[in-house]
Amino acid sequence: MEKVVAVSAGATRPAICSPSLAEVDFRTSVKMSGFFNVSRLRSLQPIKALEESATASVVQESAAISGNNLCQNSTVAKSTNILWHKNSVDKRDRQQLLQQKGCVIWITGLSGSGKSTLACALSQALHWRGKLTYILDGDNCRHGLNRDLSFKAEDRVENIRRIGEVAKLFADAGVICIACLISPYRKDRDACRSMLPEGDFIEVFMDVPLQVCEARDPKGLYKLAREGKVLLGLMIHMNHH
Ligand SMILES: Nc1ncnc2c1ncn2[C@@H]1O[C@H](COP(=O)(O)OS(=O)(=O)O)[C@@H](OP(=O)(O)O)[C@H]1O
Ligand SMILES: Nc1ncnc2c1ncn2[C@@H]1O[C@H](COP(=O)(O)OP(=O)(O)O)[C@@H](O)[C@H]1O
Repeated sequence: MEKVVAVSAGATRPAICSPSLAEVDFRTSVKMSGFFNVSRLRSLQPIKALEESATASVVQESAAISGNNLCQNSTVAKSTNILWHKNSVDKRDRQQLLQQKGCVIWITGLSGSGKSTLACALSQALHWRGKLTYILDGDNCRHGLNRDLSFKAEDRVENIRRIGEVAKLFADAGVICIACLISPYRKDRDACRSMLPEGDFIEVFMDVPLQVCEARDPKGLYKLAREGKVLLGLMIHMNHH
């Protein structure tokens, strides 16, 4: 039995219940965000990065973005002139404005397992409930952000890392970010999870057998792989981590 979410294709669109951005009282939100609070504005001073040897870990820096652990360092190798700019409007303010919690829903699975289909269904269902989502689809990102990357193992690692970083920014913006990419290696997914505060990275594995994916083969990729025209091993090597 395939573990996927069933959605009704013919559902009508209900009204969005939570307030739209236009309905939010601008003055209230400005007050909430503390735009005119001079003491908070002081925090906009750039913070100088420390020498590599004296820095915190990348994880700490990532956590700083999400407001979890305000860290003032950068770990960029040997850089002493990379500054971290704090903003007086933080993730909590944005979440309050949007009335939702920013997070990453990471859908992983074989090609043809239904990742994109599930991502779209989820995005639509949440949108109808007035929640702001954004899909980072592996395929789509390879048209732009990751157009320079191939399907070699090391390029997949970089593909996943970049999408993880972008997903983290979306979550920090208060958006429910749905990332759907093969992401076969557990290590890489764990690295993306560690960029976010505990509980903000929700991993969904499309537990669909290879035979089913191969029978679907909507892009003819498995056929090409069997013919040796694309790297079969790299498409199916994930007896999924
Ligand atoms: N080896 C190989 N050769 C050619 N094309 C391939 C290969 N592997 C994957 N694909 C296709 O690329 C789509 C995106 O892959 P991903 O970015 O999700 O892969 S990964 O996370 O980097 O492993 C992926 O999208 P989905 O089919 O939606 O999974 C495939 O269509
Ligand atoms: N739950 C499902 N049951 C049957 N077919 C599905 C299901 N989910 C997706 N599909 C079909 O499987 C194919 C691959 O789906 P897709 O979402 O593109 O997978 P992926 O993004 O993992 O490559 C598509 O033709 C899609 O219509």
